[in-house]
Amino acid sequence: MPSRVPDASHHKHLDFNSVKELPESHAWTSLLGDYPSGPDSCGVGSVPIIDLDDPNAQKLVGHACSTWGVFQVTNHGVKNSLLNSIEAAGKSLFSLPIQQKLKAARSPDGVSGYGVARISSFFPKLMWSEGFTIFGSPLEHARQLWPQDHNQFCHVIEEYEKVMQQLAGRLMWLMLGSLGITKEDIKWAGPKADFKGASAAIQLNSYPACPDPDRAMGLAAHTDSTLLTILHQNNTSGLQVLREGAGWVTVPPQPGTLVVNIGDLLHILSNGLYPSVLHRAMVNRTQHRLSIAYLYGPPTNVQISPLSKLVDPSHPPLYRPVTWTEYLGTKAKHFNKALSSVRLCIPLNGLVDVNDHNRVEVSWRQLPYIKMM
Ligand SMILES: C=C1C[C@]23C[C@@]1(O)CC[C@H]2[C@@]12CCC[C@@](C)(C(=O)O1)[C@H]2[C@@H]3C(=O)O
Ligand SMILES: O=C(O)CCC(=O)C(=O)O
Ligand SMILES: [Fe+2]
Repeated sequence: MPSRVPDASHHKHLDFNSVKELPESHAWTSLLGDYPSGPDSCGVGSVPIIDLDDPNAQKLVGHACSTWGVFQVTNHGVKNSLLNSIEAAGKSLFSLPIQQKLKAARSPDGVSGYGVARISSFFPKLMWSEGFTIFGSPLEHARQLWPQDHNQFCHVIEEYEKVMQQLAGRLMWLMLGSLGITKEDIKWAGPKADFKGASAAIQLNSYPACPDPDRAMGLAAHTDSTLLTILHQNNTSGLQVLREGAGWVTVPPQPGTLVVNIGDLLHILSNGLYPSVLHRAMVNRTQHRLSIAYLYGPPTNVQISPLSKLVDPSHPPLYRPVTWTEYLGTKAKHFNKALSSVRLCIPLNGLVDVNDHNRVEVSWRQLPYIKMM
């Protein structure tokens, strides 16, 4: 029997270190049935890698956003030493005894803290991972985790947030600039257009080595609710993105390279020109995988809607205005149908959001746009 944590209210929490066999609760039967597995190197290409010092970076970013919804960046200005430090902070957290980690457990209606993937409730099986979310100050939880010495952890998180905020702002302008959007078009970017009022969460993800990786799921397929997400993964692969017509494509870790993916709010802001990408994390038989996601969004109460420059009579707004706070609530309720739930009309080609399994089929094609009820 796998060793579950004795506290009944935390029945979902597994002590991964003591498990020798995949428990039924974590055995996913139809892992490969959802979409075909991508032929990683057979014609579909791989996720673009963009050098941010390249004079063509804006164009390359725009192309990657409209075709893949994800890309990797080099020369991003984040020091390797900081990436190593945040990785070490994550390792130190997840290697604490489970009872200690549970002292910083995420409360049922809370955002921050330790716990299983919050999307678990949408699936019949549990995921082979544990996570720690930081939204706001990590101080209280860090004190519970390391009563003697929480400063080191808090210091690294603070530094990481500062550096990532800058990089996220820079990426936003590369992405938006490529659509012809200028600083005057986004008032909430602030007087210096540096997105200082933006909000963000840090998600530390741990995927322990798994005795039966072909039947386990690290983090099930989802899109992020963000404008964009910047991901650092350790040297173990596991991240896959869904590419139309190609299936799941692995994003191999490259030292010092960060993965950037489009989230649902940028999908909305760009009126569907930059699609949020469906992605998931697989697990490994022998190696522990760690990833750190910087989930970047607008100020929580700003209404996000398709930018007026991207709207005209033949390109009506595809989504209604929504704040990040409201959208996170919608996501928590409707998960992968959240984007469709704020949709106003369906485009000519009949294709709606890629992550919506209830998508409307091509018989609706005759009309240029169909208003949703
Ligand atoms: C700001 C947030 C985005 C997120 C929910 C959260 O409140 C904090 C964690 C984020 C995360 C990370 C893993 C995947 C995801 C879908 C999840 O369940 O928690 C995202 C959420 C999101 O982007 O919707
Ligand atoms: O671990 C990964 O590679 C993906 C993590 C992720 O998708 C997330 O935290 O939103
Ligand atoms: Fe994600």
